[in-house]
Amino acid sequence: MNKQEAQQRIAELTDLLNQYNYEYHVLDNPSVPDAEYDQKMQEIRKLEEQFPALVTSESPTQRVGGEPLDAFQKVQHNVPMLSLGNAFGAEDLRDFARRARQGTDAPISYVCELKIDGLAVSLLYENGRFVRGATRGDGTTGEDITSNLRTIRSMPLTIKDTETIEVRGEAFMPHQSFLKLNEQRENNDAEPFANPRNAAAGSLRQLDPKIAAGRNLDIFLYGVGEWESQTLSSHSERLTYLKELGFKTNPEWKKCETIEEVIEYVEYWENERPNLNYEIDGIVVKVDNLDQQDELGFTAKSPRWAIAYKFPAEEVITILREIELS
Ligand SMILES: NC(=O)c1cnc(OC2CCCC2)nc1N
Repeated sequence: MNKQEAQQRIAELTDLLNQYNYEYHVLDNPSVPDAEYDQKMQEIRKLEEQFPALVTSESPTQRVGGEPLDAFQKVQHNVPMLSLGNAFGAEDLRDFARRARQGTDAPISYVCELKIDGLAVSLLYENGRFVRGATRGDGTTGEDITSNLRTIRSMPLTIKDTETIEVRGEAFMPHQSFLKLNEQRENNDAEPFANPRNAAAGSLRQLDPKIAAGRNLDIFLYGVGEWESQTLSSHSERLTYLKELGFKTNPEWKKCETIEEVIEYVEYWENERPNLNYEIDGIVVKVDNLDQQDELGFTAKSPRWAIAYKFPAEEVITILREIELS
């Protein structure tokens, strides 16, 4: 095979492997057996060995980078990554809705999302390629963890939108990965992680991407920072668009027309929470309309158009359940 044919075949294999990866890690619904995926990965690795000049950073073979970093570079968030105010009960949510109603005339719809208990991260795409990943840090300055975020199989290395778009979400460690990792650590006399959030944070702070790659991290995307053409008018449309672009969005989000509906959603998930295979520490409630979000603006450090309803810490529930059962 000559270089021209190799380039053609590498492009075909890249599209195929990206599709297989998407089906497996985002849709959780593979269309081919693992052996087929492995065979195609083997074929593209061989072609890239024969023709090193044809390797691109978007190739599926480049997801796990090379050398460990010496340190993480700093990243400035042009659009700050804000923290959320908290609500601890239904009345707090009603107060939140009352305050929101004072800030805008039109009727308000809300979007409720599970509050994933992981690490807030920012993914920057330019010309349809993943170019930079960063931690939230203090909201304006984070750390460049691009090489570690690339190893998360459910995040796409390329998207069909060629505009500059900064997507935000939560990187996390699913329960199964957490249990397996702690088992390994105890077998190696290493300190187990206290909870999946610490395990995810510890994994993304590794300077060697090969270590992060072995931690089976995952990610749910839930927002947009910088975006060349902000053409959508609501948060719910953004979630739908992110999914269309191939990002993994949490399937449990719900648009609610009243704060009473929000309270029902919160109560449902307070019970349903133990059946999830990842940690959540509450529910995030957002005003859906983006113009209303702009009207409501921010306090010193949090949006007035969003609030985090916090569940009591898991351990407390376990103890309470034991008391109930005893
Ligand atoms: N942990 C989560 O799942 C989560 C966190 N934050 C947000 O949105 C915030 C971001 C800035 C204003 C609203 N949504 C989420 N789903």
